Order: sequence, then C-alpha cells, then structure tokens
Amino acid sequence: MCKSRVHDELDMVVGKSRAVNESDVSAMVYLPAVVKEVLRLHPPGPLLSWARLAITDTTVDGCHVPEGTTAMVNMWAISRDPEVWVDPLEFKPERFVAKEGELEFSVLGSDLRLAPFGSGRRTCPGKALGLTTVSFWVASLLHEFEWVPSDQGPVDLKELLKLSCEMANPLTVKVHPRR
Ligand code: HEM
Repeated sequence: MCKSRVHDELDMVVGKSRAVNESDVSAMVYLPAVVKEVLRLHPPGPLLSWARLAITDTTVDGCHVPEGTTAMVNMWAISRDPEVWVDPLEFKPERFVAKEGELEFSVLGSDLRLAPFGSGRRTCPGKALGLTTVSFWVASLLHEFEWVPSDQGPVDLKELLKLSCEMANPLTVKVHPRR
C-alpha cells in the first residue's frame, strides 16, 4: 500500500527520533513520486490558468485558430488520457519512480504529459517553491501521523473546479501520532 511504503521510506531516511528536514526530501524517491501522482490525478490548476491568446491566425494540429481566440490547455484531460498514461485512473506512484538508467520525470514544464505548473513563458514562477513546500509538508504530516478513515466514512475525492480545483467535500480523517 502507498501509505506504508512512504512510511517505510521516511523511517529509513529520517528515522523516528526526529522530525523531517527539507533536505531529507531530496534523499527520498517514493514520496516525490506520490506527490507527482497526486498532481497528475488532481492538478490544482487543471484548466483556467493556462489561458493563451492567439495573436495571429494560426493552425494547431490541423485546426484553424483565428487571431483573437482564447485557447485553454486541459491538463486534467491530458493527465487522464489512456493514450498518454497507462491505467490513467489508477493511483500508481510507481510510474514516477525512475528505473535504472532512466531520467526522472520532471513536472516543471518540460514534459507536456504532465505539467501541473504550466509551461513556457508564463509558467508558474512559484513552481520550485510550491513543489518543495508541498513535498515537505506531505513528508512531515505522514512522518508525524498515521492517517486513517474517519467514522464518517471513506475519503471523498470528488473535485470542484473553482479558481483552482478543490475537494468538493472537506477531508475528514482521524490522525494518530506515530513517533
Ligand atoms: C503546488 C503549488 C502550485 C501550483 C500547482 C501552481 C500552478 C500554476 C499554474 C498551472 C499556473 C499557470 C501557468 C501557465 O499558464 O503556463 C501558475 C501561474 C502562476 N503561479 Fe503558480 N502554482 C503553485 C504555486 C505557486 C506559488 C507558491 C506562487 C508564488 C509564490 C505562484 C505564483 C504564480 C504566478 C504569479 C503565476 C502567474 C504567472 C504568469 O501568468 O506569468 N504559484 N501556477
């Protein structure tokens, strides 16, 4: 199970005697893969923030795009497309664990199969800060606590698209200290 695999990695890299440091995350492989898999299945900016204006008539993939058109990139659809991802609806962080000799998959905009921070000239300027902070907090929260379903039932992953993509219903869980 993914959660216990992250716990095993945290126990190996950090140990139970202290809290996680930011530098610990760079020694981890599986936790960054979990963060990438979450960004794939639930990109916080799936659509809106990618708006681009065609400043001249142009052709994209055989389609005529007149000057003045606002185009949006649907990252949510790309990251769930079975022609792009194997078993796209499955939560499989392993897909981001680089095999020997492979380069690590970058989510910072160089690979358009998954670019949760956008790409190109208007890419997110806070992407390194965002990715580092999210990874550090996920590592800390998982290192400090065991997370189990609440009495109100399983976690509801339904999404709601507002300015960013949010959980439709707030997360309800029980947490127990684990160290
Ligand atoms: C996990 C965290 C974050 C995610 C998923 C995210 C995602 C995005 C996305 C998808 C865009 C649009 C990029 C494009 O159009 O190509 C964007 C733009 C932007 N982001 Fe972020 N972002 C995050 C964190 C941050 C942080 C921490 C900051 C500031 C400290 C920030 C500041 C901005 C700004 C100013 C823009 C507009 C850039 C422009 O239009 O030129 N973001 N972000």
